[in-house]
Amino acid sequence: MSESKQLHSIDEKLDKLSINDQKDVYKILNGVGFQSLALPDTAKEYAKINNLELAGYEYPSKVEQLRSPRIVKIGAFQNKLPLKTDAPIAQMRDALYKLALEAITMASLAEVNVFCFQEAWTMPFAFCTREKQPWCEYAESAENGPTIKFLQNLAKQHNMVIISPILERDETHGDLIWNTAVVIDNYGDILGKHRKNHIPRVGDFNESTYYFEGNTGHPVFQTEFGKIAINICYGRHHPLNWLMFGINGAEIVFNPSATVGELSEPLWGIEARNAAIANGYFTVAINRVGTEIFPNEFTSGNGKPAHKDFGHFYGSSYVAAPDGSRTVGLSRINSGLLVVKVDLNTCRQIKDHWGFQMTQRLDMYAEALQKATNLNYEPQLIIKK
Ligand SMILES: NC(=O)NCCC(=O)O
Repeated sequence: MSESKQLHSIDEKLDKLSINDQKDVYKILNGVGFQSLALPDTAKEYAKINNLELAGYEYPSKVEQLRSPRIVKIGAFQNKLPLKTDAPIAQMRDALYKLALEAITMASLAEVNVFCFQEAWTMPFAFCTREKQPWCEYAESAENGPTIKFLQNLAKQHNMVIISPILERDETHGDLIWNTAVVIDNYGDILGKHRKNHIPRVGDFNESTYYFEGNTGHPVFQTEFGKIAINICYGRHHPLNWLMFGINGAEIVFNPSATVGELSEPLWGIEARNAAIANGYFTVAINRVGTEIFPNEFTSGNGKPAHKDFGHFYGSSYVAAPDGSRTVGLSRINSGLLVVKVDLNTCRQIKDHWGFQMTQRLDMYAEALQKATNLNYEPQLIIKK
């Protein structure tokens, strides 16, 4: 389907309902937690001038007697490629940096504290092609590559934690490539990095041609704006991946992604939301936007003709709260910023309410899983005699 014929968003369709019906439908679909957040006029004007979408929501906090509120504004940025996929690498980077500068300036005007880009935001999502050149040239050092240097200045300037998912080149260890999210703190220092744990082998997501499963475990980064973690794209299909970030104390888990409609759209609204419920933290699902067309044809191993496009990356970025409420998503077609104000005290309040952590029986599952990974494991299957 051509870009111009793509559905803008489900919410645009729901807007056609009467106000009363809309209220009832949204309550059932999205839960009652989030309300819309008034954003500064300067941010709204900046968005308009730069042709970017901007939406704001807040999860109203409950005041506690002993702890002060810990209010944090989350910024999630989704975007289309500004140039064609085969633009020279330096030009593509410059165009993406210009867009990133606009996004971060807008986020700063909206008083965002923690900002995250989509997966591999510095490049076309070229892994469908299985071609090594020129795409591997986009890989760069997580410690001193051009993107990190560029963002360190911005993080410091805007007092903002920035999460930058890039294609990492580990120049110290064999020039290996990884799919990595770098966390830069609000002083411009690199707090650390996380490498994608689960690599897709589905559809045109031929990422295993380029990099291995990550080796950084499930780090949670303590920042001035809460304990944050990153579960990169395909990791969202793995409940144990989400679980470990929760066990390590995350209060916000970002899910920078690149995924297309035909493959995953019905799953999109469920997985990050379910993770927020099960693990008692906020989740931030961010997806790429647009259709990326590559110079050479590739096949999808499904008997269908070779083609040059990956399908439609459907955006629809959203935030979910530990009570299962979620924000309305950004559109399926535009680049834009979602700003969400939360009180991190909510995590403990909802854990106390539901008791999922208290009842989760980790020891029982640890023992069962240990047995299940044994080659001679016999499934606990009961058969009528
Ligand atoms: N980038 C990536 O891991 N995509 C896989 C497809 C999906 O998980 O929906």
